[in-house]
Formats: sequence, structure tokens, C-alpha cells
Amino acid sequence: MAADHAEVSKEKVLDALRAVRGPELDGNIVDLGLVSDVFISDAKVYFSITVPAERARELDPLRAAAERVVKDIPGVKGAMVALTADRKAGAAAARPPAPPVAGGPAGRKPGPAAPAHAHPAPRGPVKAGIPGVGAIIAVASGKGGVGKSTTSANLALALHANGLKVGILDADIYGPSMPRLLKISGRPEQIGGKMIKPMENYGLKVMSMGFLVDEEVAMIWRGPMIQSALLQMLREVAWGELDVLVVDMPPGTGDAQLTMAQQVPLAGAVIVSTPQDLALIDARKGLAMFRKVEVPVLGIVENMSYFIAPDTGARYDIFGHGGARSEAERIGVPFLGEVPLTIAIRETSDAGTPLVALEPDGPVAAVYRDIATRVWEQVAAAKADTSRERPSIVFE
Ligand SMILES: Nc1ncnc2c1ncn2[C@@H]1O[C@H](COP(=O)(O)OP(=O)(O)OP(=O)(O)O)[C@@H](O)[C@H]1O
Repeated sequence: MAADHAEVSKEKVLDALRAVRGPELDGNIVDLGLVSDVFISDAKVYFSITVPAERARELDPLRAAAERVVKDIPGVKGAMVALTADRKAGAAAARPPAPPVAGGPAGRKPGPAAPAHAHPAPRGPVKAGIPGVGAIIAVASGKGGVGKSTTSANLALALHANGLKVGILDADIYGPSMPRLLKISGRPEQIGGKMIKPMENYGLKVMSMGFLVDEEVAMIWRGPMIQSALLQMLREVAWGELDVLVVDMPPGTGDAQLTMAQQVPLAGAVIVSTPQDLALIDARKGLAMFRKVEVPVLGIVENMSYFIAPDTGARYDIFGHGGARSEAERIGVPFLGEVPLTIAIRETSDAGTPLVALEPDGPVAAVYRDIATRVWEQVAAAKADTSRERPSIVFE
């Protein structure tokens, strides 16, 4: 094909990007100096665009437009574009006040908080555990699209690869991901009168609203229906003996998440964040929510942290990597690890063959397995803490 012979160069990419206007529509993103270094590997193009932190959310179409024009360049096989929050805009833009927490007053700063996991406050009423399930871990993020579901699936597989019996519950009722990510379709079997049998693939027991209800139906559900559906998926599923159940939480920090965190005896939460400041701010919101309901935060995973060139294996920190680690240190929660941004992760997720299952001995699987090891250590630590404070809480 002719397109394959065309050499993709940085200049061509920048030329194409000159067609994309800046956030104020007053020039193009290249001449405004918003485009990072452009990295090209195997005809795939990677770069980031700097935008004001407070506008990152509304500017996603800009990111999409940039990705589109680059993909349209003859010879380009793929493009991956990230928005990076503007660090030069000063402390005010980079660190807006903490968002209101469940109706609390706006403008409260998170402050140099005590370690979230060190001394869990005495809990409210003891929540009934799930028989046979050793620990329940929530995977959460402040906003959608940071790779929470991808991380949940690969983390569950990595915990399994580390020798644990693992289940995964997709609590994202409006946009269930697990049927696609783990390539499972069909309806679960009913056993006895009330219980349903979880589906299985790659050694994981899996339950998702996607197996039970059409997405269009779930879309019109209201709070109480969602709550009861979630509780059913937890308690009326024959999970059997599991060391750990990973719950892929719905994105954000609204009522559904709060309910989930309040109703389910969580051993702790893993927060997924991208390197961008804005996502970090949202991760902080996630932290605040879990603190409020006294769920220990097991730590933060930085996703799409750095880029590894597929041909040379060289590492490039083009997305402002490292933000989550320093943020974790600042707020005193463990940093669980960093996952590279790779086309392989995206493609294998889309194909329903997550990388940890597909290439269990590959470098990305090793990254997830290290994260799984750290998560498991934190679960043990959180359990030890909890049992010291409240010997009556049992997870079994
Ligand atoms: N490390 C990564 N490298 C490359 N692509 C990734 C990575 N992590 C996630 N992705 C891709 O980013 C997109 C969003 O990921 P995912 O669906 O897991 O996010 P999410 O936070 O669960 O989103 P939502 O809440 O909207 O479901 C997907 O296309 C996924 O394949």
C-alpha cells in the first residue's frame, strides 16, 4: 500500500496539528506552544497537549481533534494524545480548592492529611461480609476514562497470577466494561431459588450488570434500583471461596459510589489516576470520599504514566509522569506503581484479552504483578490495623 511507504515525520505531524485551534480559538496548538515533544515509533505518534488544568475536562474534543488529524496523515498507523494540565499557570490553577465532599462546603483544602491507611477511625455499624470472600477491594477513580476498568481487570488477573483466588465485580451499572474486557458473553445461570452463578474466564469469577440487563434498561435506573442491583450482585452471587474480590467501582464520587463504600465491607480502595494534575485533583476527591466512609485507601496507581517505545523498549516520560507518586507522598498514602501507556494495553483490552492473561511473562504483566503484590501487602496491613481497633470486624 502506498500509505505504508510514506515516512511519518515530526514536521508532518506538526503541520497537520496546525489545523487544530487552541482552547481560545485564537491560533493553532502548535504555534501556541501547547504541543509536547512528538514521539514517533513504528508509524504510531505520541504526544501531549498542555491545557489549563481547570479546563481539561471540557477540552477533550481538542484532544480528539488532534488525534484525528494525526491519524489522517498518510502512513500513520495510530496516534495517542494526552491532555496535560498547565503547570506554569501557577499554584492557583494547578491546585484549586478541594471539591465539596458529599454536600460539604466548597473550598475546603485537603491539607497535609494524615496517612489514610495508618489509623482507620472506628467504623460505623459492622457491615456483613460475603461468606467465603476473604477481602473486598474497590478500584476507583475521580473521573472516567483514566483506565480504571483496564486496571481493575489486569490487577485481578495479576492477583490471580500471584496465586490468589480472585473474583471481579463490575459495579459500573451505566457502562459495564467487564464483559468486553474479559470477553464474556451470555447470561449467568441461576442456581437454587435466588443465587446466580458468576461467569468465569482467565481463572477469574466475574459478575457484571452487563450480563443481566441491557445497557439501555440500566440507563434509566434510579438510585435505589442501582443500590439494590449492586447489593444483589454482591450477596446473591455464588462467589464460592475467594481470597479477594476486586470491585470495579463506577467512575466519580457520587451517591452510587458512596453507597457502595458504605454498604460493602471493603478491605480498602485502590485509586487510579493519570499523571495529569486534573486527574490528580479528582483522585484526591476519591480519597476524600473513602476517608469520609472510613475505608482505608490502599494506595494510588498511576496509569498511562510513561511511554515505552515498542521497537527499542526505551522509556519516555512525555506525559508529565511522576505526579501521582509525589501526590501520594504528599497526602501520605502508599504509591502502588506506575503502568506505562502502551498501545498493547489498549488493543488487548479492546480485544478482550487483557495483557496479563495474554502475556503473563511480559514486562507489562510484571508491572501489574508488582502492583498486585503491593496491594495485597496493604490489604494485610489494613486488616491487621482494623482487627486491632475493632476485633469484632470479620471479613470472612
Ligand atoms: N495504560 C494504558 N495504555 C494505553 N491505553 C490504556 C491504558 N489504560 C487504559 N487505556 C485505554 O484507555 C481507555 C479508557 O480505559 P478504561 O475504560 O479502563 O477507563 P475507565 O476509567 O474505566 O473509564 P470509564 O470509567 O469511562 O469506564 C480504554 O480505551 C483503554 O483501553
